[in-house]
Amino acid sequence: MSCQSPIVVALDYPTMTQSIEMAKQLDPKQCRVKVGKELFTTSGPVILDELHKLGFEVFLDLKFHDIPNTVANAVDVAARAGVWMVNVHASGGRRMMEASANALQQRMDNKTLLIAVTVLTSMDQSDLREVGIDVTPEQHVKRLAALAKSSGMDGVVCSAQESSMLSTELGKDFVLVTPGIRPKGAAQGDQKRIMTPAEAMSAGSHYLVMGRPITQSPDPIATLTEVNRTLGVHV
Ligand SMILES: O=c1ccn([C@@H]2O[C@H](COP(=O)(O)O)[C@@H](O)[C@H]2O)c(=O)[nH]1
Repeated sequence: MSCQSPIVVALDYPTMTQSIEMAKQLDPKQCRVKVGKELFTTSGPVILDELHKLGFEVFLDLKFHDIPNTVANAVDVAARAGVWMVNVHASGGRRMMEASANALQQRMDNKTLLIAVTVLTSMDQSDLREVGIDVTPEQHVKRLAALAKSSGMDGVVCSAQESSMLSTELGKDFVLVTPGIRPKGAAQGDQKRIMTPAEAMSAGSHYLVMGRPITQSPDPIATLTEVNRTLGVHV
């Protein structure tokens, strides 16, 4: 049976052992999992095989950003590894995104979703200003998401604070993957543009990425089960 929850648990661990220990406690019907830069750097691609063996759909969150040829080839390799979703940075531009989308289109029966990161959820307006972007995060997300859609992306990574706007602008089928999810009372950490799980779903997010609120909880499974319960997911 496939996953019934929109939750994607970020397995941000410094060792493969720790991430597999956590994954073994999770149920692939209760969540998908995300492999990011920390875990992939410590474990390499074998982590993808191990998580697939446990039955998980895996989001490979390496946020590729390079010249079109390099990114397209990296995306192709990720799809060959069987990941459910992979991402690039929208700020890499149209040619980079189109080359990546073409690489996946050329694969027989491609099933890997390709999405683009807009503005990191850890950034606010002052962070954008420092890197030379003089519009609000919402305006910049809107611009990058429209570019991503017209460049062949299946969706974007954004904050749930932008989900409602993007859903209206780009349609309900354009996939919105939203990190920066914090249940009420959870530590914000380095995230700036946050929302609760229920707010994010009401705003139109398709998938909610959650790391520390689950992985650093004294009882990760109870926390995940409670979040799913608040979303009406009973597994
Ligand atoms: O804009 C972005 C893009 C990716 N992330 C990743 O999501 C998780 C969030 O973890 P928390 O512990 O829930 O903050 C993490 O792996 C980030 O690399 C993001 O936060 N924002």
